[in-house]
Amino acid sequence: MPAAINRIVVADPAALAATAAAHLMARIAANPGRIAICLTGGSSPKQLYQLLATDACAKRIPWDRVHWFIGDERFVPPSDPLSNMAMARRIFLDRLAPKDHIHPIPTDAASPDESAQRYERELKTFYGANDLDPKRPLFDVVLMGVGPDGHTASLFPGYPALAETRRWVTGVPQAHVEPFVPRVTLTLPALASCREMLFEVAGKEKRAILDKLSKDESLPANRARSIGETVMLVDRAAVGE
Ligand SMILES: O=C(O)[C@H](O)[C@@H](O)[C@H](O)[C@H](O)COP(=O)(O)O
Repeated sequence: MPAAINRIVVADPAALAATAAAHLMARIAANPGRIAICLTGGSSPKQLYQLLATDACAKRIPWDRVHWFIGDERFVPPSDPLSNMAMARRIFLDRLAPKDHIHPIPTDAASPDESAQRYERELKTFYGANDLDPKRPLFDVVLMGVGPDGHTASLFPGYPALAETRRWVTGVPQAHVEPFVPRVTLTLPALASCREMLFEVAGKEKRAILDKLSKDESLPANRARSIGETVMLVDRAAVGE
């Protein structure tokens, strides 16, 4: 059985972004100390990022206390249009977040695995320990998407990265879905170390994979669960309403 998930159906992608922003803001408001948010790539979070860039949201974010990470990255130069962090930077981070609070996966490494090792060191330094303590989650919020094959972050069905229990970050030499570039991804234990894991799933093209997820517990998106709360926001089109 996959761990419990709180599924919330909302009207459309705009409502999805608004609900995701509300969850993010609530987690930020609940933490008076240093806050860590793990962003995601793909197209699903774009509207949320645009919302965070608006004055109404931006004014409520204590930028000097929030650190921004990314759950997976395409192994491309940082300015490449395919880069996940580049999208978040372009839409809101570069204008609003202190530069040293933006933590991209370093893709200027010789290989995805070297990049993964460097990011793992950065995460451990930030966390202040080499082992994850369930009482002290690494992230306040981890954002996630679901791919057409049930992958999440860059954890693809059947790939060794999915079985990783020790490493926090790992290289993925090839991807079997578009874009077909190597990836670097946080592993299940690192992603799980959060107060809230928040999936965003929108559009009728997600109907088939939501159906498969309800039948196949082994799919990566069913195995990624927070040690705290896991929420899946879906819009009506995705659930076929
Ligand atoms: O680098 C990536 O592509 C992702 O992080 C990936 O896991 C994504 O979240 C899903 O594939 C959903 O992608 P969409 O949001 O584009 O549907």
